[in-house]
Amino acid sequence: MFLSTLKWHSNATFSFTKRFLGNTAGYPVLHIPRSSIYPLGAGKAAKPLFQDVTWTISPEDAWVVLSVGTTSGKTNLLQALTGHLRISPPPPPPDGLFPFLQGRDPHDSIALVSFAHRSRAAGGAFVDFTARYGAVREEDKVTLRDTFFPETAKPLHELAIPSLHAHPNAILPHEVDSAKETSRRQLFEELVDTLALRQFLDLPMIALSNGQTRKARIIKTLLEQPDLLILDEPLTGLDVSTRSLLLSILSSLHKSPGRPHIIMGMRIQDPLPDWTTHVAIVHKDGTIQTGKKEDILKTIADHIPSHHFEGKLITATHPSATGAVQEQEPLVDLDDVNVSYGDRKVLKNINWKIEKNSRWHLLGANGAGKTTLLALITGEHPQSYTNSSKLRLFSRPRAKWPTPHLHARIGRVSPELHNAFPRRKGLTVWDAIGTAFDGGFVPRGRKRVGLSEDGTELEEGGEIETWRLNRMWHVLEGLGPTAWSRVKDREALEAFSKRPFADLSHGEQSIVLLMRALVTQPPLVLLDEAWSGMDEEMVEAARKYLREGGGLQDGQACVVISHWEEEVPWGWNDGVRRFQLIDGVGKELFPQ
Ligand SMILES: Nc1ncnc2c1ncn2[C@@H]1O[C@H](COP(=O)(O)OP(=O)(O)OP(=O)(O)O)[C@@H](O)[C@H]1O
Repeated sequence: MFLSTLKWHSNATFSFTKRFLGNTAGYPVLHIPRSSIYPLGAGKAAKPLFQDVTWTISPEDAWVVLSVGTTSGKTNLLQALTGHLRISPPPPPPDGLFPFLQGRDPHDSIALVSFAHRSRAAGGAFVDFTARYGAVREEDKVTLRDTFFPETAKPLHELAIPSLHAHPNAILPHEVDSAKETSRRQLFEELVDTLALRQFLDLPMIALSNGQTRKARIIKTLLEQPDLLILDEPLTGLDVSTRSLLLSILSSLHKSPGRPHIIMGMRIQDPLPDWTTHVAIVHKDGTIQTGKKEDILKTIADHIPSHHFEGKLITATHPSATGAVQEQEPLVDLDDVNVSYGDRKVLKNINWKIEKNSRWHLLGANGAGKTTLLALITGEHPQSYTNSSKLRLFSRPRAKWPTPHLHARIGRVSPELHNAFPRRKGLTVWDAIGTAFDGGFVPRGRKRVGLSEDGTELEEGGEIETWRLNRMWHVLEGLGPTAWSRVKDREALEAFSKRPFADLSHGEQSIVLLMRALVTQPPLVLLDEAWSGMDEEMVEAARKYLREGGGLQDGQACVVISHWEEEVPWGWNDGVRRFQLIDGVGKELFPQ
């Protein structure tokens, strides 16, 4: 791996330098003299999102943008750089916002990679994310190559190669910019191998794992060979080795002579790449602090996590290590379970039991099969039926469960659910959480905490309604802004519960969906990338609530999927167990 990374570096540097030797050295990359930044279309009296911003980026700098006390600040600031917000007064001509471009069109020269969630504009309907597991529909057949790299498609037949018919001296259209195309193609081949995507190029998009899709989007942007590359949380959803590969690729780009300039948005809890020279901090009050890395980090030392997590302490003796017998029937029991698509086996002879009260960390590289495994347990995967006799869920074979009844026993968060959750106008935070009681996505009932089992209104003030309302406030108090911001009063919590879900930042939406997963106190909680977009305070609040704040009650089991060890609320000391998938093969890991 290391050798191939080095090899890639030298080639990549070569490929990129050819293109990036523009003669604009010395001009600042970015220059905001002193301006405020507003939403597009905001009137003159509007309050700016960012006030009195002074920010200059020199060509040799490597900048990282962080937010403190706000999850949307960093993303908004990066959006401002790509023309999605109004900068007033605008940086003066002729140099403008990006002096180094010297008149070149920013649209052709600047690329943003962001994994932001669906906006309200994307519509209010629920998107059926389980389509991925069923028969692939005609409209879903489009492959990864078709979507991102259509120019790399191989001709179906050699007669389809135009040069075989053309006059030997004719200049063919595809040769016009062939040097550029050759370097682009070379870069494509290198990136696809380095990020291990080659075998997925001709699979339908819908069959790709989250991490695989993200890698493809990053490659596509690198192939555009922008002069300025802006990445917002590019490490989200990537496994540990892919994260370090991507950072090596970016470091190599940064160091190469005719490089693209890079600005990267990161979470405050993430380690900064060592080649970072400068940091911009977006504060909650809309001020932005910029400067050299060392100087800025000193000023926000209080916000930087001390990496105090117990995940790596190895002193506990886990019951399974001492051979203690689990007497109760497990909530989930997989006995030699397999999943394949044609010849492709993605889960191989999986044996796994999830007992009551257990805490699991499910680990595995991108594409290892984690989401597929969870889709079997939630009954969403059609092959959960073919495996039915080997897949016991809540003491019955899978086929004995109508899927909605299974869902009522499982609280979950996943990137697919996050992405698919409706952003309907008028759907408040309270509504979004309350939909959990019916297991659907439409708020129901007078108090928006669902209906009774027979579909009628709950008895007003009755036991069930009272319990549900209490649960709503429990999750709101445990995970709402009073747990992760300085605001501590009940009024602020009530105001939060009334906010439109679609208007929340990505991290706030994540924490609301976590409340939704926990509010019904289901026997099994599946948290797949639940911390996505959350800032350090939110992650800490969520960890605390799950560990000791009553987020999980006696009897409930919880499985966490995260590529970040420190996000898992429990360490070995707390009895967490680890189940690892490697290329579809699963095994439990024990402390060493
Ligand atoms: N319909 C399908 N056809 C073929 N292969 C598929 C299909 N659905 C999933 N796969 C493959 O199954 C493998 C496991 O995917 P899965 O989403 O479970 O991975 P994951 O471990 O959750 O990855 P990530 O960490 O990136 O989310 C992937 O290699 C994926 O390409």
